[in-house]
Amino acid sequence: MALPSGPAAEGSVCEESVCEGVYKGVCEVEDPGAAPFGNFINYYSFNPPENRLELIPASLLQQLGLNPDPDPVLLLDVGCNSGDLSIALYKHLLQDHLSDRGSPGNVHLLGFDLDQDLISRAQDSNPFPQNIRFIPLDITQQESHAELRAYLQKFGRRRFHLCSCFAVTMWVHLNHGDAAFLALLSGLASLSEYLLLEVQPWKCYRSAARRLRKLGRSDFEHFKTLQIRGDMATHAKDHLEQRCSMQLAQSFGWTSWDRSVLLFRRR
Ligand SMILES: C[S@@+](CC[C@H](N)C(=O)[O-])C[C@H]1O[C@@H](n2cnc3c(N)ncnc32)[C@H](O)[C@@H]1O
Repeated sequence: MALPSGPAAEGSVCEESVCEGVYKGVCEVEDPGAAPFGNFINYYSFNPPENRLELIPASLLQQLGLNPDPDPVLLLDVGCNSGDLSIALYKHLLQDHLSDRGSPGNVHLLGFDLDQDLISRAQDSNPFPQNIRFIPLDITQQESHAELRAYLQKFGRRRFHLCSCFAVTMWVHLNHGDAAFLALLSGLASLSEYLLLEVQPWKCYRSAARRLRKLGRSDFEHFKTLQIRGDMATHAKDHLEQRCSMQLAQSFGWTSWDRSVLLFRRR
């Protein structure tokens, strides 16, 4: 399946430019330079969960044949920040279940983020602690994969049924380079049957780098030497399809920030 072409080429919003603009007051107090991994403390006040959820069908689990009875369905949310989108996605995908039974039943979500403060906030606001867990984890560290495998083993599974990775790839790429960008995609592919991916476009890399320069900080370590640049969604798709036995199953369209939300499935 080919990627649909985007609605706008330039001039759309990125988390960095919004953070500089609309939330200037907050960011100046909190210092956006202190969020070099995209670990913005007020992310959901400028990019609410609905921006992504409105593209994702509430019946997605059923459409993918993921039925939580009798075996558990396992979801993973990568770089979950303060958990708002993870929880909203969970409720969104389980809305029929919740209204019929009043409980989420056998669907489990694991969310992780490298920022311990954000994870503490996610834990404090978790409405389903029996079913949703938030843990601190840096996906670029080798040990993190062992921890995710250990979680899967408790359920007797080798992979998550559905893994979501929204607006994280750029931060790994800028902070750790090309190899880490590809390793992130390969690692997530090896952990999931289905992968829901929102990749930041290249213009957001430029905004992020500009933001650091304006703050008088040195550039992201890898920005100038990245070889993988340009059409980031196509780079991700090519890697997943050519190297990771994944296949683009569906494009859910474009968010209000002009980012595509893509669903890949294991071949
Ligand atoms: C822009 S926010 C996106 C949050 C959420 N996924 C969403 O789209 O609503 C990026 C998040 O990725 C996290 N992150 C960046 N690099 C990471 C890594 N190596 N391991 C885990 N989380 C990471 C950041 O801490 C931040 O919370």
